Amino acid sequence: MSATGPFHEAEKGAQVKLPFLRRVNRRLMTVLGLLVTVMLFKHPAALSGAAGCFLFFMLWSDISLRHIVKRLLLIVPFGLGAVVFIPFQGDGTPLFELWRWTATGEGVRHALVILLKIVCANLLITYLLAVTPLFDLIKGLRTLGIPSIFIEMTGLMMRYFFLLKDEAYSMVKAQRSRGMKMEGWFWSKRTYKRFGELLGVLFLRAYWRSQRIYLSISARGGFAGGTEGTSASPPAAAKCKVQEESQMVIDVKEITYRYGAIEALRGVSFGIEQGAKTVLMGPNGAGKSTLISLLNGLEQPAAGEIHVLGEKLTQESGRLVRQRVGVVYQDPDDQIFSTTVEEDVAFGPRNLGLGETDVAERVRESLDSVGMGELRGRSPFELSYGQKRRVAIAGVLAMQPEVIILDEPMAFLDPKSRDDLQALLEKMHEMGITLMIATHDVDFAAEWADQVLILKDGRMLAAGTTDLLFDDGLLMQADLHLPRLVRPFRMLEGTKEMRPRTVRQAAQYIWKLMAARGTQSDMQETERRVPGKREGK
Ligand SMILES: Nc1ncnc2c1ncn2[C@@H]1O[C@H](COP(=O)(O)OP(=O)(O)OP(=O)(O)O)[C@@H](O)[C@H]1O
Repeated sequence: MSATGPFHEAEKGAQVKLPFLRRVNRRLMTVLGLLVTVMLFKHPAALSGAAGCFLFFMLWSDISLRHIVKRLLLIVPFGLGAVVFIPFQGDGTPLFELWRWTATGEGVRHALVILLKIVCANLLITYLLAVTPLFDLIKGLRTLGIPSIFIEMTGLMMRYFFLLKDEAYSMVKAQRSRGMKMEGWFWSKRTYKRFGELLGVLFLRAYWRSQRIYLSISARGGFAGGTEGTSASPPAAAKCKVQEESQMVIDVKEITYRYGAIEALRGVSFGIEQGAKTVLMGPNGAGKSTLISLLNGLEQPAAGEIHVLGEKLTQESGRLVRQRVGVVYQDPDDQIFSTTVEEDVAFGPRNLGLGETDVAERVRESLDSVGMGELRGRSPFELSYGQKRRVAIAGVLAMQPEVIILDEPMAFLDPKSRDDLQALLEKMHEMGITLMIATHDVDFAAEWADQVLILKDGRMLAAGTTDLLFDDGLLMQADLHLPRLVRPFRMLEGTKEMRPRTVRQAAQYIWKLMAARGTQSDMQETERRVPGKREGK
């Protein structure tokens, strides 16, 4: 289960016939109109009738009943929670008693009306999302003059509900596998207590995840982050700055960052040149992810400065810089939010204001370069983890950024996918993209990188070439280990200076050693067989 996107309505079960109204704006207006009308109804029978009509229409549109019920279950429990006390408030005809409280007929009717309105609104929104791709929806709402703050809030609320569902599902699964019993209606006191704790954690987790998705949508120009009508490519002036002033695409000076009392980064400085392949290493908690957030302009340093592509990173410049510096997060579910692979990759280029032909071209190129061209029509939430990661990379590639930062891209990938990803990184490098990768994988770092940054406890422990990865003392300090390919050479005599970075280099060293030993043993053999040779006999 991995459907984590905010608007993943076109998952299984939501594949529909052509929508009743082809034009998105008309469809939006109709749904909004119906929503307002329904809110004006005051009679339970009228609202039940409206709900029945919406349900019938949705089933007729081929939206599966299972999908509709799933969406209703997402919101109706909250609605029930909100109306449960209404029957016991105010005066009216007594209907029944619960303990010492009296429910009135008017109160029950009032609660029912609110609940039915929630159901109707939920049905209408479920329909709208099932037939309208995310980009069209946001664009439609914008052209209708809906303020972007409202769009953002609605998007966030919906995303939050879907995330709650997904997070709850995976947490309950994990707890059950650890022996928590939740069968039947009556649980043990301990289960209730644990359940309460889980609810708290659930809201926090969903909050953090929805925040990451929100940032990822705005980094690709979504919500108010679009550059529509401003420029379809990075500002030429800014581009020149990098070329004229220096070749540093990232220039970090003495930055400090704190999470409350925790100092996650302390006086970190480094520079990354254009076209470099840099790895950012360090033990857990060293500050790698924090540094990436800062480089992406998602957080501001408490002290120090960051220049990216010649632009000083501030809250204001962050938005534009994010479109030129793509970040691929560790978890692809933080990044994917559209209903199909194609739609997801097209999201960024469309927000750049490109025409549909150019968008299609970028989508095709990006998907082909990550080997996902054939799965373009699939829902990204039905893909494997490795495939999702490729979609996330394609989404970033389609923005044609000058720099791409990847957080632990190799994590959870099978060996074949790792090889494929490494080949893709090479391809991206050949395309002229500056790459920076946060990783714990020393073998990959030694083979792939040309620059290494090592963080520990928020400080820059060392920065330099991959030679750093062969320094035993430094590696011990950084809780890293020697690349595997080098280890056998450290065990043999006279080979300590051999530092193979690739399997090919290791094979060449071994070949040289064999050849040298061969020459030596040939000489010894000759001496043994021809004993008088040395004496010149
Ligand atoms: N949201 C947060 N609130 C408080 N402290 C945080 C938060 N996120 C990170 N930290 C702290 O900041 C420090 C750096 O964390 P960060 O996630 O940047 O490390 P990392 O190098 O990416 O670790 P890992 O390799 O485990 O992903 C750690 O001490 C961590 O506990």
